Amino acid sequence: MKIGFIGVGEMAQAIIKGLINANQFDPSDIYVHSTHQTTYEPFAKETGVVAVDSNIEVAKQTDIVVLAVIPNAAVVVLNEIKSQLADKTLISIIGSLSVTEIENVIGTSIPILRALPNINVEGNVGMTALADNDALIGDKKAVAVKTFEVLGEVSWQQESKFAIFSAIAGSGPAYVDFFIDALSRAGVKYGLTKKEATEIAAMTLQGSSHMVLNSKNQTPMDFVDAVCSPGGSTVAGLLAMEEAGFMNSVIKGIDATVNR
Ligand SMILES: NC(=O)C1=CN([C@@H]2O[C@H](COP(=O)(O)OP(=O)(O)OC[C@H]3O[C@@H](n4cnc5c(N)ncnc54)[C@H](O)[C@@H]3O)[C@@H](O)[C@H]2O)C=CC1
Ligand SMILES: O=C(O)[C@@H]1CCC=N1
Repeated sequence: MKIGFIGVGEMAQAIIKGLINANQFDPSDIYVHSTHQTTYEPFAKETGVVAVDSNIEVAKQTDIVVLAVIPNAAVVVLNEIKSQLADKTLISIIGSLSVTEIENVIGTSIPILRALPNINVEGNVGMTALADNDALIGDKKAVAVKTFEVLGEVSWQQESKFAIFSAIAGSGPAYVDFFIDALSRAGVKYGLTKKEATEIAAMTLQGSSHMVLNSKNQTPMDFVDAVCSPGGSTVAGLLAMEEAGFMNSVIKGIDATVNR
């Protein structure tokens, strides 16, 4: 089974690294091409994947074709490769393109999986939304879905929910990492080194995520209450954050992401 990536940018590279980590595909069974040879050739050398000369060659040589280009190039590339897609599975990670839009460009009904992964797939701790068409069945479906299951968690979603999923989970790592950086910068302000402050902040986020995910009936706000000792330092900090508009700034950020 061979898998090919058209577009070898940040997201394709993260997926490929996660697939190799998980031994899901041998690097020699992963084919890549993009417009930027200066990016994909060093990446192919570093990881052992096979760099080929054109998008069409990726589609010809592989069983599963992953469309991972910038959104503006997606329709052009689909038109370019559509004659090579019979008997293949097409996986699209294009944020803004629905399964029906893809089918309309291709013109025939081939198995299609739409995936919205996040960058954390590189460490096999990703969160990926999935949707498919009726032609994706049997072994082809099992293999396509497994491709993302080995990269972390998957969540089947109606396509109408992809925009909000993308804002929280797809863009989310940028927002969470921004928060980690804000916490660690505050640590530096009070004398910690950036390295130790970053580790302390990231570990705290990991611990809180673990507690929320493993709690049977406690909400995040229950944990907030548990930390806020009466008359203590946490409630003072929380109220100062809210005075500066913490919750509102997060919601406004998600609004802007969804509306883009
Ligand atoms: N970066 C992320 O966290 C996520 C990205 N996505 C989606 O993944 C796709 C790629 O995003 P990134 O990797 O962040 O972008 P990127 O800019 O890092 O990579 C885009 C790649 O597409 C290639 N490309 C552009 N036009 C092409 C063409 N005509 N033929 C072949 N290759 C072409 C570029 O050379 C580059 O390798 C986007 O559609 C985005 O919506 C989805 C979820 C998360
Ligand atoms: O910023 C973007 O458009 C893509 C979609 C989700 C994450 N990155």
